[in-house]
Amino acid sequence: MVTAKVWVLKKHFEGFPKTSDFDLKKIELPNLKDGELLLESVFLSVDPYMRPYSRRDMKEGDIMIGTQVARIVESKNPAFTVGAFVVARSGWRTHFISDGKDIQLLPSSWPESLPKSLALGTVGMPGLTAYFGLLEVCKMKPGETVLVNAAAGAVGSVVGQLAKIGGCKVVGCAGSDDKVAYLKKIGFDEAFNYKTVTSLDEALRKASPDGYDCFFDNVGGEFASIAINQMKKHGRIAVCGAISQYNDSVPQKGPYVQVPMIFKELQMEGFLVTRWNNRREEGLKALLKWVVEGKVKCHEQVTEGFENMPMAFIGMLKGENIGKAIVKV
Ligand SMILES: NC(=O)C1=CN([C@@H]2O[C@H](COP(=O)(O)OP(=O)(O)OC[C@H]3O[C@@H](n4cnc5c(N)ncnc54)[C@H](OP(=O)(O)O)[C@@H]3O)[C@@H](O)[C@H]2O)C=CC1
Ligand SMILES: CCCCC/C=C\CC(=O)/C=C/C=C/C=C/[C@@H](O)CCCC(=O)O
Repeated sequence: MVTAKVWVLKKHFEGFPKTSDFDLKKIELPNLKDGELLLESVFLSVDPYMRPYSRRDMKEGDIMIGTQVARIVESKNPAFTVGAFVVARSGWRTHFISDGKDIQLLPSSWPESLPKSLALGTVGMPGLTAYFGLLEVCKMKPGETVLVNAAAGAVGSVVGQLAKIGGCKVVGCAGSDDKVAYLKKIGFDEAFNYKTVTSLDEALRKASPDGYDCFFDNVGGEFASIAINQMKKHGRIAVCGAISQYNDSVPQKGPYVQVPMIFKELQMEGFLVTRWNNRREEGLKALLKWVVEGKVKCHEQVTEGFENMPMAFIGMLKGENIGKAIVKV
């Protein structure tokens, strides 16, 4: 029998999650049945969606939702061999059993030298979010100007680099000077610390006096309300996330955006990356190619130890990560 460690949601979050909202438990896993696999998590992802989704999808006592890169340690399924690595959506667990239907093998072209944890970030869901959000929602064109917030994060850092590959001028903002330095290192044309500028409006105007064709919004809230006024005519806004609101106990009352929407004839579209699940292979193939070619740089914020998952999650929500926040078991 294998003992799995799991993190359960002890208490629904009120405001920012606290370590006391989680409980670490042990589960004895049964022996495998024919067709089943036993897997051990190697890397686990902590993502912003877990905050709003926990309230929507979970009840207290449930195992925290999430994804991982896992290694097959025992197999009674001829389609999967021991030692292979997969991406799974089994939540915050050290070990779990699968019937093979809810896991995806890492691409066969995955270079041995490339960290497999990237399958949770740049060459995974966040990377796909950037890829499809830019191509299918922003519909960026060469020569345009792209704005992205939370730009040093898992999604934002890929948005900026893909926009550069697409021949655009890229402006990014992030919440620390170290993050701003990172943005310039990976090729952003302009970057600033939104926490220290005296005026966000002025900082955005200085970065791009002519305004923005595309706005890839990861943050929402006041930032979005200010940025929308600097969109060019017929600009496009990809509403990817609203992390400025996820931890609010009382919903923010945002200023209205209808006026610029109308007079600038803007397109503003919310999206979920799962919309393109049927094109996942296309996106992963393109992202992996750009990473291998060095055209897309990757950075990971690695927290060591399964016991530190709550801290890694809370740290990511508080902006402590540059690049993709992951936990190494
Ligand atoms: N629609 C979809 O399908 C998907 C949407 N998303 C969304 O994309 C966004 C980015 O996700 P991801 O790249 O994984 O996360 P990140 O790696 O960017 O980490 C979250 C970052 O958000 C920033 N942040 C946190 N709180 C605030 C705040 N109050 N105001 C402004 N910025 C804040 C912090 O960076 P900083 O230092 O810059 O403040 C923090 O590092 C999230 O909103 C997420 O929900 C992600 C994946 C799929
Ligand atoms: C204040 C409300 C905010 C609503 C928008 C919330 C989050 C947007 C976002 O981050 C969406 C992320 C979607 C991620 C999808 C991931 C899947 O690959 C796996 C999700 C886990 C699972 O379904 O088991």
